[in-house]
Amino acid sequence: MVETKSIPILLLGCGGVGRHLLRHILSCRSLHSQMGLVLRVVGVADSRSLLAVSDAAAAAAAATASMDDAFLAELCRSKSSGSPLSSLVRLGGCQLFTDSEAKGKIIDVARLLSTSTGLAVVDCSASSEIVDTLKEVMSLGCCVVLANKKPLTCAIEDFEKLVFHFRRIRFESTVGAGLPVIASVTRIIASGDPISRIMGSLSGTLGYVMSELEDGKPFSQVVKAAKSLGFTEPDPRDDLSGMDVARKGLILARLLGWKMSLNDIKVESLYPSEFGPGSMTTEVFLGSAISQLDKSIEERVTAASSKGNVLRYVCVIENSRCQVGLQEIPKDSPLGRLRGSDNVVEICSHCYANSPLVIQGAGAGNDTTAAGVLADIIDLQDLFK
Ligand SMILES: NC(=O)C1=CN([C@@H]2O[C@H](COP(=O)(O)OP(=O)(O)OC[C@H]3O[C@@H](n4cnc5c(N)ncnc54)[C@H](OP(=O)(O)O)[C@@H]3O)[C@@H](O)[C@H]2O)C=CC1
Ligand SMILES: N[C@@H](CC=O)C(=O)O
Repeated sequence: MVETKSIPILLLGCGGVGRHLLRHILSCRSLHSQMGLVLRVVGVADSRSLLAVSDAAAAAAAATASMDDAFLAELCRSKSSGSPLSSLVRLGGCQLFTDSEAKGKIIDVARLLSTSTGLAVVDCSASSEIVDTLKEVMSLGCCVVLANKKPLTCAIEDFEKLVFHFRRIRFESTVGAGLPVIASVTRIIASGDPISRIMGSLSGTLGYVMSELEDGKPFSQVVKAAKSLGFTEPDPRDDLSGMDVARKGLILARLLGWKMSLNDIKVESLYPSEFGPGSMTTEVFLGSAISQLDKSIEERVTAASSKGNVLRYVCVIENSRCQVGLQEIPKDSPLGRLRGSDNVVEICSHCYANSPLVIQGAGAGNDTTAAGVLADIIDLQDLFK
């Protein structure tokens, strides 16, 4: 008989990715059971509150308490309709904590479960404020899984503190969504093979936008489509400013051991600063401002096309420098042929000098990203009792 191991999960962020993760957990019950695993969700947080199993002490002792599957499905439906967790009528035997109580409660649960069953804290938010909580739960011995890039791209000291616990942290989905980019880079590094260059198209949103523009569609229309397909960040300006790609570049550069910050990266934005978050809301940007960019972007696409080229938003990490921006690329090249939300990453090292390692595939989307997060959680199974 296969011994069953339980992985308690506390999920921070219940948006597109977080909800898909919960749905994947539910739909994989029988697969995980065959693997001798049961994933127990003991808490879910959104931006306003935390819902956690009522008695974490009992949960720790009994190693059974969790939100039941019917309740998790109901929670996903409610969040999909735009309601906050705090508006749930049925709490499924859980307790609701306000934003101000949430951090303390997360630490309480982490303290209790880390010494008994273990706990995986999964960050599917897009918040930069969570990093202190993550450092604290890691210092208590918990595991951390990230889809959120921000904890790894703020202060270098925070990155080092988190990644220092490399056996207990996974963040594959932060670069390339479900693609094995981080795993490939860390394996090459661990083998002592020096990486000389990483180059590629690391944004599902910008990949999709640039390839759709080739079909003559307006920029504003394809950006809105990318948002509705779940490719963009909560505020698509995070993608259009290049900052989301810069964060991915920074994570890779820091893995190479470079002590860089976001300010060291040369970033090209696709909108002017007067359209930035300090000047207008996302709704105003998408509602009226963005269409003012259609003509200038169309001119750039046409100019590239007249030379047999296409525009691609490219990240280059080489010679201790990282830069991200639009490049004119021959239409008939691996980058030029990229369509939709696909990412492509080319890694050159001593072993991969003449024939670089190339990773390509869907690089954004809630489903793919959540699948990457789930695979990261399963990858940590040996650390649970
Ligand atoms: N979509 C994709 O293709 C990919 C996404 N990612 C990353 O996944 C993360 C989530 O993306 P996505 O699901 O699309 O974003 P959403 O905006 O759909 O969801 C974000 C969730 O985080 C919650 N949240 C915000 N602040 C906090 C906080 N302080 N504590 C707890 N929860 C918080 C939000 O709460 P509320 O519901 O109240 O607003 C929301 O539920 C992002 O960091 C993104 O970069 C990574 C790879 C690919
Ligand atoms: N907004 C991002 C999502 C994944 O990180 C992208 O478009 O690539």
